[in-house]
Amino acid sequence: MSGVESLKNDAKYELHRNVAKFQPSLWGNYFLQYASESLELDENIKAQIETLKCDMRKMLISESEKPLEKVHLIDSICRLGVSYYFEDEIEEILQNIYKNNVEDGEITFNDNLCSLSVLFRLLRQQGHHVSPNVFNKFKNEKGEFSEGLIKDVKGMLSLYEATQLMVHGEDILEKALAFTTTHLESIAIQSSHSLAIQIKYSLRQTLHKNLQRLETHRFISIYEQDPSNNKTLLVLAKLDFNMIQKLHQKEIGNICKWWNNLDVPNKLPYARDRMAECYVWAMGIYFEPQYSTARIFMTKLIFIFTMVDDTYDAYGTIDELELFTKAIERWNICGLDDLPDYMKFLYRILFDLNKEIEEEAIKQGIVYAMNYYKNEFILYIQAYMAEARWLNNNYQPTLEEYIRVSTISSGYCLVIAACYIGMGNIATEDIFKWVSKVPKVIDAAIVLCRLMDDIVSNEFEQKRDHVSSFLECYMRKYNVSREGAVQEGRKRIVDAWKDINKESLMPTDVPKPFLTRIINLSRFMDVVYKDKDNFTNSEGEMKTFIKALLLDPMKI
Ligand SMILES: CC(C)=CCC/C(C)=C/COP(=O)(O)OP(=O)(O)O
Repeated sequence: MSGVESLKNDAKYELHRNVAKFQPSLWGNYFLQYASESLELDENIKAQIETLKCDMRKMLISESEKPLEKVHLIDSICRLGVSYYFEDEIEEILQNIYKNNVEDGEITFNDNLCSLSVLFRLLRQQGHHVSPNVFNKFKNEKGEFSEGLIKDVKGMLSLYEATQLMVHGEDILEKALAFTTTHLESIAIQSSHSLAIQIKYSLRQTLHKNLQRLETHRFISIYEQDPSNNKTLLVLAKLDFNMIQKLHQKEIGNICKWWNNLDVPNKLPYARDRMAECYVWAMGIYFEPQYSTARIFMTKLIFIFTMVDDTYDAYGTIDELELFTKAIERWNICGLDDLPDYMKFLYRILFDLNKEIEEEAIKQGIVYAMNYYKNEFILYIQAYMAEARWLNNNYQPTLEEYIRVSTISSGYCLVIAACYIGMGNIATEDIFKWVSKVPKVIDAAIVLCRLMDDIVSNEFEQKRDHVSSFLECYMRKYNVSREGAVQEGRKRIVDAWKDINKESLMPTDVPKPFLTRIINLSRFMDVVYKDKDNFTNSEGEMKTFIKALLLDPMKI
């Protein structure tokens, strides 16, 4: 009997179920062709990359380059996705610039707008406190950015990208953002302008908020056309892109095998089947080769979370969900007899995966992480249950109740704890303790995740019975229109980014690699949930991303 038939034969099938109509997977078994026993990288390519890395390293540490030329070189290295090879060198160069050319937070270089903007952005990205006063010199007597800058399109574009690192209360950057946006928008529509395509892209997707692999994919072709490019760097970037793509293909191939064996679409036909899209989510958190195992675990986890989400949000009846919640709270595979078959299946795949994650945590010497993971998991499930009860009781939560519960049900706190397990023994117990206290940077990321999701999925979700979203709660509380609520949501998202930027400046609560995961998760939201839920409706932009990142190699 197929899974669908078994669901139909379920005595409770006649009960009211809130089934959503999700499109089937676009990819099916496609990635199975890449499954491989070995995740080793090609030795030949590795050797070529090693040589190019050595050459690049020499260039980076050479005395001959002027500091700002090096800043541009670092910028290209970062955008081309190979900065993970040169982290120490980049850190040292920027540290030296900070020591020698920044006094009391003020950048003392006198240079053009483009270079100063790139420097400002890189220093901030590195966590250095630098004041935006450096841009005052580009203002006129009235304190406005001078109209003369309009001709400096490259400078304006760089300034625009620099403003994305803004923290609260930075009036200069607010003005710079408004000024550059207005003028770049009018240049973007002049298709004859050589920078029009780049400007259009940046206006939609800024550098700071982009996913690294997407930026790399895009920037390689821009850099290739730049007559002043560094050929060594270009070849390194292309070879590296392809080498990592091959690794990613094998990983997703192996995940596809797991998915195929589980027969999920048949066992849980009501749920979104988005394995490849989950892989992009995990790749967004960490793309580098050393995170291979972590990426595989995260993909499977996000995949299962999607099933859980659709079970609570759509298919499960309230009584079934109460039982499932209790089973999760017990955190034990025994005693599932009361659960319907489809829930037993879901519980089993989840606990099989948890077991694998625990084995990995033991191997890494971080078994303490599992307790924090378990606690986050239970909180996540309890938040789903609270929302299911609201819906079942026709209860309309207050805005405050909604935010408290729905930021937990966003799953981002759980995902953060889970993705740290994959980082090995640098993830000390203190790091997990820190996560459990929901510090400001995590709070900002989960608010951002919740609001971006709510703003774009609201219309679709309200077509079926679905708990109120931020928009309904805000509209009810302040008696404003949907437009007004969307505007408030967007304002809060801007504020959340300012908090994330602020919390990423030194001294930080936790080492940079841990903050990077939080920023990457926020970037995923900016890219995938910008004006549509491209995770659920994956036939548009998401399909293009998957093709670019997982199918098409770079031409060398
Ligand atoms: C990061 C995590 C946990 C990912 C799992 C996939 C998921 C639940 C996506 C959001 O779906 P949704 O838009 O239906 O979410 P919600 O029901 O919370 O609005």
